[in-house]
Amino acid sequence: MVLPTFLRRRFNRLRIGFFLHSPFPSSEIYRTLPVREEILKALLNCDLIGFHTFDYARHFLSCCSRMLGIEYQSKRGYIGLDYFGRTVGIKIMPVGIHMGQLQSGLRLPDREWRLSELQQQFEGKTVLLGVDDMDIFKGINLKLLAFENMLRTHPKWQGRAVLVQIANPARGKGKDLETIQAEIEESCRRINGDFGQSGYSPVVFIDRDVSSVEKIAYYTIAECVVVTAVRDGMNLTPYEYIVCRQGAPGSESTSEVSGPKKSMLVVSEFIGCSPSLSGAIRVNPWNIEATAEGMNEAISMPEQEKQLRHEKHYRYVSSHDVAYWSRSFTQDLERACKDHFRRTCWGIGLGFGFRVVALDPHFTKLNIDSIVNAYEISESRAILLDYDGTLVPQTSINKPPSPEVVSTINTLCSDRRNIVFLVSGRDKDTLGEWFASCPKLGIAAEHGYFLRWSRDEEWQTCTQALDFGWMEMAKPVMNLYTEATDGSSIETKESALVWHHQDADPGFGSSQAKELLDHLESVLANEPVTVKSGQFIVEVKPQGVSKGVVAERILASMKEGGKQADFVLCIGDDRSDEDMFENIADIMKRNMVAPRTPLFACTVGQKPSKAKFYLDDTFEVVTMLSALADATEPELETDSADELAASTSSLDIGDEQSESTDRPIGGS
Ligand SMILES: O=P(O)(O)OC[C@H]1O[C@H](O[C@H]2O[C@H](CO)[C@@H](O)[C@H](O)[C@H]2O)[C@H](O)[C@@H](O)[C@@H]1O
Repeated sequence: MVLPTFLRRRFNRLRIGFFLHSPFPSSEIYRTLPVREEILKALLNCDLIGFHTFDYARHFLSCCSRMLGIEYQSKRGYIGLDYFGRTVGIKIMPVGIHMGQLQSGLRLPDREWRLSELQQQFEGKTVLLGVDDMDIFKGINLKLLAFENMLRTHPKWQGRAVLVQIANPARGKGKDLETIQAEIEESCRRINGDFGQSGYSPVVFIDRDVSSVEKIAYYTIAECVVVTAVRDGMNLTPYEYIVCRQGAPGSESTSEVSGPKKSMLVVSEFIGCSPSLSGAIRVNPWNIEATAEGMNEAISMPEQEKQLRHEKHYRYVSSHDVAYWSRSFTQDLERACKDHFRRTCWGIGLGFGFRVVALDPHFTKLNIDSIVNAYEISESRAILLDYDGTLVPQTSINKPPSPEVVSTINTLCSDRRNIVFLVSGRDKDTLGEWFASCPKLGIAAEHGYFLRWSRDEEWQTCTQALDFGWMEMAKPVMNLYTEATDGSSIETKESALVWHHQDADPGFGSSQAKELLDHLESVLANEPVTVKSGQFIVEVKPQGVSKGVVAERILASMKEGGKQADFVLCIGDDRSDEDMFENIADIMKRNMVAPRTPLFACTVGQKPSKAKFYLDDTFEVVTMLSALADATEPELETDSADELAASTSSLDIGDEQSESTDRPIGGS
């Protein structure tokens, strides 16, 4: 399950589909794993993840929500997880059997011979059949106990019903297995002792290797197949049984089930094939009485009803064979990749309505020596730093920057060749206060709605957003969700409203966030805003305000001010930073920076991203920045940001600048 991480790291544009053939446990069990996040994140490097049943997919989605805070969307029948700019598809499709293989077995003459022997052996008896591997999950002893119960509560079956249990030899060993084998032996002995008569053994236990041809013969004579596994990814025994009871097409004369075809199934509700077998009698195998009743109901059912159920199952099993499953998965994988590829090439994602740009073919760890080398030989550097999750851990309660961060930033700012900007979603007063001791640091607050080039400069506002009437509409909606969701709160910024649910119950908070997002989108449909979800937040902010826009503006200002960047470092961890990576990649193509400028777009944490590089955590980010600080030449100290702010004073960066009394970004 972690393989996709290694593949994606080496080959970013590889098509990766993953199908889980075993059950995905509920989040209550899954969350006990020490490496739970790593496995989930590794799977999210795939383009498509498949599960046999909706339950398994639901468990996976709920783990992603509870452990990674990622919510799924369902659009036009397709489920997708929006994970750092990519939509990872979720496919629910149970695997099928190989029809051709089984049908050629059904045509073998060898089988006819064994069949007549079995027909003779069980003449006048009603055969219930179990075919399982000998392991602790197959519930073989539960089946024996239920059969015993049926013989006792429905004595009409004594002397008539036989349970043939084929147990494929155990592949594992250990104490648990030995215990279960001893229990099985004891149950067989007791049932045959209590109910057996001369010429009648109610349980026929076969624990040797049974060839597939012989199994086909057993399937053919069985009135009912019983599967009581307590956990099983899919279990194809019922499918094989149905096909064998139908016989090989076109071989009516040799078909051993004379008259109308019929089959009956008693299946555990804990196995993957259960949801697709609507005509089966579904049981909780732990409930011995109910399973016994299920067996009795199955073999007592009117013949016509058995026939109708069989026909329904056969139609499904024969049309949903392994070839169908494989085609369907491959098609969906193609579609998911085409969507990613389309975004990769042209930067427009059609699938779930968001824009993404070039994914570099090689997603690699940012090498400190390489970035230091590039830094040392450059003359005009743009360093754009996100705050939460980049300079301080997302999980940190104490949010102000550490003295190490402040001092590193000050060293970087001291070189006149550097323009260093904090680009954050946080409000300007908090950031201004936290970085009060960094006089030359530029700050873009509230995703760039506010910007100042240095501490002693005035804050400039993005002139595009002037109408904030929408806040009166959004606030009451957010209030409703805050009242109903213990632990949630509203943050009112000057340009945006944020609903936080980090301190709410994770599951409830996420589902409320989803509801709120939809609610706000419909209430604010005609307003000049965007509604986005982020790390435990739902945020409403003005349209046209994004970290991508602000990054573009900073680089444009540098060019206009005669300091065209020849080194760009841009680092961040979340969705809002992906906008920055996207726009910067675009800027490079538009010659807004010097030719052959190295772009170090770097995300924090290994995950699909529009950034080419990653660092694992905030510690590595600070270490890398310290290495750049060490390579900084103090003799070149001067007020570069102030100079630039002055030199770009006439730069027009806001679309509606002329109508605004605000100073445009880049002006001084
Ligand atoms: O752009 P960033 O620097 O990454 O800032 C994004 C958001 O930061 C703040 O929210 C984050 O911290 C909160 C308090 O610890 C936490 O509850 C939330 O889950 C984090 O996303 C800020 O409050 C938001 O307005 C910013 O958008």
